[in-house]
Amino acid sequence: MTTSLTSAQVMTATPVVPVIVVDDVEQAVALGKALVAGGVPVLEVTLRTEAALEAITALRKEVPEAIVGAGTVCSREQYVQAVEAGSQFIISPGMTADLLAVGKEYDIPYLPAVATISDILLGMEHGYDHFKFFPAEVNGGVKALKAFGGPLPQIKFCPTGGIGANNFRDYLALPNVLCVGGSWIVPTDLVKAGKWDEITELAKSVSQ
Ligand SMILES: O=C(O)C(=O)C[C@H](O)[C@H](O)COP(=O)(O)O
Repeated sequence: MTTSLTSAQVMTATPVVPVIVVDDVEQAVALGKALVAGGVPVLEVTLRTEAALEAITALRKEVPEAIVGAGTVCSREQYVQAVEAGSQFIISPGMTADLLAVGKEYDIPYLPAVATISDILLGMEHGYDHFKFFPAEVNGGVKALKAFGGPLPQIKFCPTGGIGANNFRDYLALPNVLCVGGSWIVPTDLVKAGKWDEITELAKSVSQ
C-alpha cells in the first residue's frame, strides 16, 4: 500500500509522535481513537509486540483520520512486513545499509535514526534529509541539534528518547526540529487500564 505523504508532511502533522506499544488490536484501536480525539493524529506503532502488525492494519481501517506508521523497524524483513500491514511511514531506532536501501524501494516516508554528524552524512549519501535523532537526551539533546544545524541547516529531525512534558517545547522551538517522539503521552499503565480519557487529555496537553 502506498501513499503520497512525504516525511515532512508526517512530521508536521503533529507536534508529538507517540511511541506506542500495544498488546492487542482492540487496545490499539481504542488508543488510536483517544489520541486522535486529543489532536495527535500520527501514530507510531512499535514492532515490539506480537500484535503490532495486526494493530497497524486495524488502525488504518478503524481510525482512517490517523496517519499510522511502524516503529522499532530494525531489519529489511520487518520493513517489508510493516509496509504490507498498511504502514504509512516507517521509523527505525538506528540505521543500516540494508534499511537505507529498502527505504528507497517503497513510496512511503522512512525516518532512519541518527546520533552523530557522520550518521547524518551517511543517510544523506542515500538520499535522506529527514531523520529521527535517537536517543536524543543522552546524545546531547537540544545542544546537539543546534550544533547539527550549523553545517547542515537543511536537515530536519524528530528527536526521541528522554523527551517529556518538561522539555518537549525546547526541542520544538528549534528550526531543524519538525516534531518530537515520545512515550510520555501513552503511559503503559494508562493504556493497560484502558484510561482513554486520560490519554486524550495528555494528547491535548501537547497539541493545544
Ligand atoms: O522503539 C524504537 O524504535 C525507539 O527508538 C525507542 C523509542 O523511540 C523510545 O523508547 C521512546 O523513548 P521515550 O519517550 O524516552 O520512552
